[in-house]
Amino acid sequence: MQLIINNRVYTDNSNEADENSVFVVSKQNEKFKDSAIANGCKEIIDSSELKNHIDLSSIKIIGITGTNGKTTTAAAIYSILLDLGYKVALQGTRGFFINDERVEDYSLTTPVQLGNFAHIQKAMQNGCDFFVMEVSSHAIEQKRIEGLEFALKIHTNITRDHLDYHKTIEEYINVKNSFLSDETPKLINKDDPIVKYNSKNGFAYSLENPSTYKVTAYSFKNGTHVMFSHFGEMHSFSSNMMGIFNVYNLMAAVAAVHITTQKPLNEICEALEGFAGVSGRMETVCTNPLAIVDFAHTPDGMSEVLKSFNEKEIICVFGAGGDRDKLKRPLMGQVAAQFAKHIIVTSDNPRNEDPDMIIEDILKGIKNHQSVQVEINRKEAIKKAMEMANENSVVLVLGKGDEATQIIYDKKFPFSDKEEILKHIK
Ligand SMILES: CC(=O)N[C@H]1[C@@H](OP(=O)(O)OP(=O)(O)OC[C@H]2O[C@@H](n3ccc(=O)[nH]c3=O)[C@H](O)[C@@H]2O)O[C@H](CO)[C@@H](O)[C@@H]1O[C@H](C)C(=O)N[C@@H](C)C(=O)N[C@H](CCC(=O)O)C(=O)O
Ligand SMILES: Nc1ncnc2c1ncn2[C@@H]1O[C@H](COP(=O)(O)OP(=O)(O)OP(=O)(O)O)[C@@H](O)[C@H]1O
Ligand SMILES: N[C@H](CCC[C@H](N)C(=O)O)C(=O)O
Ligand SMILES: [Mg+2]
Repeated sequence: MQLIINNRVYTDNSNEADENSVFVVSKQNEKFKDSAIANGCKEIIDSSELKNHIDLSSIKIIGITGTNGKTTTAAAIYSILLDLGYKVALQGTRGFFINDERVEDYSLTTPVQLGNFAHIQKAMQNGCDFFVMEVSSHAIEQKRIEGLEFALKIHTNITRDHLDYHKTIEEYINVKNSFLSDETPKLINKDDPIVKYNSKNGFAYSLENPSTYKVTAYSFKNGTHVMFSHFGEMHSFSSNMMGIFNVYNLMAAVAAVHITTQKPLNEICEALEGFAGVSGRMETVCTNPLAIVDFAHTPDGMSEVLKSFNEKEIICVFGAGGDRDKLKRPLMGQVAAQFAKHIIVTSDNPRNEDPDMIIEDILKGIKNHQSVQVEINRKEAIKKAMEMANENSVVLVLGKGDEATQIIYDKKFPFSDKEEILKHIK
């Protein structure tokens, strides 16, 4: 990765380092320092020093962490800020965007340190007032966000994911909490029993516990309608986004924009109404039969989505990613069994694992269920679900959202849940 500052190349790759460039050393690449020197590199700086080489103070950086809801909350903030007339950049799982235009496609949720600096630099060159970014647990642990000063840090929730990487749930929780331990202004979900944070400069939102942005009532009749109080004043907003979890995401977005812009809440709520949601998150693909795709790929994410359809007969199609947290698989099976009438277990990016074995892991969490089918081919699994559907049912295809490929070994094959569903409209 390269970053250009005042015509000078900064790199984190020893193979790109030479007599004219600066090698930025971090925990990730310190083992290659000697090779950078051997390539003639004369200036080596620590990653913590990078912030002294470029001034990022003219842009407000908003960072969002949490197990679920980062992409949705980030997109809502981006949309409100754009609607209010600001220039904004957005960086996350779905790519890098500046002022409503996609500049880069899907890559890491949070790029490496030089990547973050390069994107922020580009946003500044485009006159952006705000840089909204998702902050993954990998990024916190690998110090990819080293040197960034946040105008606001937002927490959505901490449940479980990525234990393939963090090994224990305690370590995962500690990594997430470490993002919130300094005195940077921060916005916390007060209903999360796990989060620990430095309360200095803390703001909070919630549905259950007391907080600065407290949802007092909501209804899902003809859309989602939310009322909340802020220091005794009542405000409201509406949205077409379904599910209680989206009430959290939208409340967080409204509060974040309020804290960082100080605009009146009624203006912010009005701007939110233009936000139509994120592609592949709770997206209704067709209504006959009712079929929805969602990116839920953790036990908690699945439970939130499935709970939102308790008045329907749920036909749930899902799998679990290969080379990722193995222990979440039976828990995902258990959640599906708790809420769904029919379950079709299938493949979701098996990567370097045997898809049959991944499915075995999921099935371990499903005991004595009346209706569980295994269909390793995701196309066929979606077809079966759509054929089974009737007017009382909802087909929920989970885990891939708007991903455009199925990853088998290191090859990516074109695949879209939405397109597969659309082949079987009645
Ligand atoms: C597990 C993981 O996070 N791995 C990341 C890690 O890989 P690594 O340490 O093995 O990388 P490496 O290839 O040894 O390179 C390390 C450093 O040495 C340098 N290098 C390398 C070779 C050399 O000869 N000389 C040299 O200087 C490289 O330029 C790099 O700076 O560091 C690399 C860059 O420094 C990342 O690209 C890589 O992400 C991989 C691709 C990945 O898939 N990560 C996923 C799991 C991830 O981070 N996901 C999160 C969360 C997803 C979500 O929930 O949304 C994300 O933020 O996307
Ligand atoms: N606040 C929330 N609480 C629980 N589940 C949620 C929440 N928001 C979204 N979800 C569920 O999690 C899925 C992923 O949402 P989103 O993409 O916003 O999260 P993310 O944190 O960016 O995930 P990732 O780390 O994989 O990029 C959604 O499709 C939905 O099923
Ligand atoms: N950002 C997450 C997305 C997982 C989505 C699911 N489709 C999978 O491949 O496991 C990850 O890379 O772990
Ligand atoms: Mg994301």
